Formats: sequence, structure tokens, C-alpha cells
Amino acid sequence: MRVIIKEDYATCAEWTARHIAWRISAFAPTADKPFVLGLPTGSTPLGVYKELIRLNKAGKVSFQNVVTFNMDEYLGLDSNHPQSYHRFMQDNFFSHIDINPANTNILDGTTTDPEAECRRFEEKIAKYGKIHLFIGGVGADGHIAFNEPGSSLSSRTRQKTLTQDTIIMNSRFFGGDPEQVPTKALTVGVGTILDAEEVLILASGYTKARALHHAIEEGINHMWTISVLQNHPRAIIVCDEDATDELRVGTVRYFRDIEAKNSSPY
Ligand SMILES: N[C@@H]1[C@@H](O)[C@H](O)[C@@H](COP(=O)(O)O)O[C@@H]1O
Repeated sequence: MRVIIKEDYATCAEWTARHIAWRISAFAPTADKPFVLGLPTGSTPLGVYKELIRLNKAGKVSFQNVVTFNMDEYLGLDSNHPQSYHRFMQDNFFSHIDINPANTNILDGTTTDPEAECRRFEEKIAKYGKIHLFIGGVGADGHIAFNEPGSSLSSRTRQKTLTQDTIIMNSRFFGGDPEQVPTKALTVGVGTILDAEEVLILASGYTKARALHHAIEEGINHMWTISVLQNHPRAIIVCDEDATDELRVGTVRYFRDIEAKNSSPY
């Protein structure tokens, strides 16, 4: 696992956007051989999307031959609902870049058959072979996508019931009212994320510090689903200093030292 520790939120976003742009460009995608990118929602990735939009407008990266799969969607929200992840992606990313809308994939929160919808999503990923780079955030309780504590570490895309912690956390987007937050979501599984060639998880702020401690310094445990990254051959955590607050000084020093020796192409 690589742990990239940056000074603050902005420098995390910049580093991550450049990493994504570099991976896409190095892959030299074509219509027949697209780059497949997994994407998250939430407040953490907003800075990355802003920077990717800037890089796209500056001609530094193109999304013309990029296919995207989003991690999750609330069950029961249609794509026009202001808090649906469809809307989030449209407003904060897709409508600002040169991506073909037909190449964007998000689980349908209005489906009447969640099982079939999740199967369709997995089959579509499989049709492309694999996700080359999966970007994600992390919940304060260590969840990745909507794989809440206790999720199977080999789970596939499926319906999940949200924990009260997550409902309360996410109520900030629903006028502060937990009653307005859907109680269920469709989400890729931990296994789906692990199948990606590379996984990059972003963590910013003190609220994510405990999750990072469990991800990096404790063993793999289904109560902190992010910890499964330890089993991935190419996992990267990009975090700011605040998010390292629960890590040992020696751990922080170790990862800083390793990265200082790495020459980065960006
Ligand atoms: N399903 C999403 C996760 O994918 C996201 O990582 C998490 C953290 O969000 P934020 O980045 O806003 O802290 O929130 C939600 O629960």
C-alpha cells in the first residue's frame, strides 16, 4: 500500500487529479480500448473533480475514450433528485468535461428490481474486462462505497441498508434532517472494488483519522471495510495531515520517507 500524505485538502486533490490524468494518458485509450475509471461522490472528491475539469479544459487530459462506473446510488432517488448521485456527477463533473454520456454508468436508484440492476452493473464492468483505476472516499466508520461495517469483504454489487451513523453523517446534504436520507442504497461490493487494477482512496480531515488508523495500522477486519486495501496489490491512500491524526508518528514518518524517495512523473 502507498500512503501519500499531503499538507491539506487542496494538495491532495491536485495530486489525485494528476495521478488520474497521468494514468489515462499513459494508457492511450481508444474507442475500442477505453480506460475504465471507477468514481465516487461525497464532499471529499469535489476538489479532484474541479482539478480534472481544469486539466481537461487546458487540454492536458481527455475523457473521450474513458468509461466510468460510479460506486453507488441511493435507492429510491431518481436521477433528477438534487441529492441523487446521478445529479451530483452531472453537476460536479460530467457536464464540464468531454466525456460521452453513453460511457457513464451509475446504478439506477429507481429500479423495481435491485437484484437485476446490480447484476446488470457487474456484467457491464465484466464486459470491459476490469476497472483500471477505482477512486473512492471513506466514511468516518471506515466504509468504502456503501459497504458498511460488517459487509462481506468478498461482496459484489448489491443493495445495502445504511447504518444510522451514515444516515446522520449524510443528512447534512438533506437539510440536516436524517428522516430525509434514504435508508437503502445500491453499491458496488468490496470484492468489486478489489478487482480493480488500482484503487485510490481519498481521506481528508480529522473525522477520517480513526478510519485511517484501522486501514493502515490494524489488521483486515470487516468492521472497517477500508482495511481490505491491505490485500490489494496496488492500493493508494491519499490523505491530508489532519486525517493522519490517529496514526503513530513512526508510521507517518515511514510513509513520508518512502514517498520522498519515489520520483513522481507529476
Ligand atoms: N457512499 C459515500 C461514500 O462513497 C463516501 O466515501 C462517504 C464519505 O463522504 P465524504 O467524502 O462526504 O466524507 O460518503 C458516502 O457514504
